[in-house]
Amino acid sequence: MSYSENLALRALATISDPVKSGDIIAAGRLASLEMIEGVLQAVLQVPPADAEAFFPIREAAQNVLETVDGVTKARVVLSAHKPGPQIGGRKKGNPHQPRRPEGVQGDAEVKRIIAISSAKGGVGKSTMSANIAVAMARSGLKIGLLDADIHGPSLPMLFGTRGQQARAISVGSRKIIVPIEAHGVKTMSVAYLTPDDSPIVWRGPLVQGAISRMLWDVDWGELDFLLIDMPPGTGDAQLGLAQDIKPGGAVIVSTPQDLALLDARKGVAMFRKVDIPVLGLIENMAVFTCPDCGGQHHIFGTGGAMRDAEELDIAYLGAAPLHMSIRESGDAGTPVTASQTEMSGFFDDLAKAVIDKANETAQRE
Ligand SMILES: Nc1ncnc2c1ncn2[C@@H]1O[C@H](COP(=O)(O)OP(=O)(O)OP(=O)(O)O)[C@@H](O)[C@H]1O
Repeated sequence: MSYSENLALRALATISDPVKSGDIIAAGRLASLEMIEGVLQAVLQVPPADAEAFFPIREAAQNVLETVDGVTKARVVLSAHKPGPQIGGRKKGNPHQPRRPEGVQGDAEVKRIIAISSAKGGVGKSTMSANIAVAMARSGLKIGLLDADIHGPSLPMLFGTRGQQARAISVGSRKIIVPIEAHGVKTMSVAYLTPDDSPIVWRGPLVQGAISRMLWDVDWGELDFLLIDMPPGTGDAQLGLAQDIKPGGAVIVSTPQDLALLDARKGVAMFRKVDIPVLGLIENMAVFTCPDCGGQHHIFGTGGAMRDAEELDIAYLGAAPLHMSIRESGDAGTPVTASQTEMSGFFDDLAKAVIDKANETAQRE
């Protein structure tokens, strides 16, 4: 018997939402519902901060779906994604912005550039970038971090530099921007160049031009690594940006569920298309340890990232747990790595894995 989507939706609507009033359908949690090879697959979109509350909801949803006529097996996954903003596509055939404007000193003192990317928004790419940057700086390296997410710059919040404006200094006939140093990292964000928190409405070429300027017209000085927190997505705009920046390697951040990993594959394909080596995959929100019972919960699924990294022939760089302190410290402007708590150890390991892989790749190239 074929199944009816209406009946499945009605079944899901019998489950109350643990955060908003009403049921999970009314609360807009259902991101997709699809019958794939005889298994009814549903994706529920949940806020990362409340993910734990949805753990029993996943099970309940799976159970009610399996009572629907025509459904023999159901699979429900939780997703922490939010739709990623598009930074405006380039029209086919448009020339790229020049990689480095004439006369600009460029990256002579920047040893390696690493792009940190994710196919979807909200998977924790900026949180990972900030913590890895601080962990690298703590290990004695000279580190810069450029927030290339022009429509949703989160770096100032993560580093506690909100409201600060970058100074421009004159060098000969041109002006260069002085990055803002925080937690041992030289940081640069478009938010430092715009007064107040006004929304940024630049599109396409303007966006790319602004990012190029932030990259080349900033007085980075001597850096061992410059990390670029890329805008989420794998569209033309991100591809163009990757070509512009031409990093020495790219790191893909993903959450464990299959949906995110499917997208992570698109990220790997994008970088490969423009010959940028993929250094590896970081799995964020991999496991949640219940503070009350100590039990470990794989809220967003388990095992997929490592398997996918293997299949894609890229390194599995490591995992960061889903932990309240990671979000709290990000909101407070002190990356958890800077606070030297038990959590900082995860980022020290991740940073080391990224450094080793980047050095190894650079030697091979
Ligand atoms: N491991 C984690 N544990 C707890 N909270 C996390 C973790 N990683 C990220 N978060 C939280 O998830 C939210 C999204 O993270 P973040 O802004 O880093 O994602 P993003 O992928 O950069 O998003 P976007 O680029 O779409 O803005 C933030 O509130 C952040 O504090």
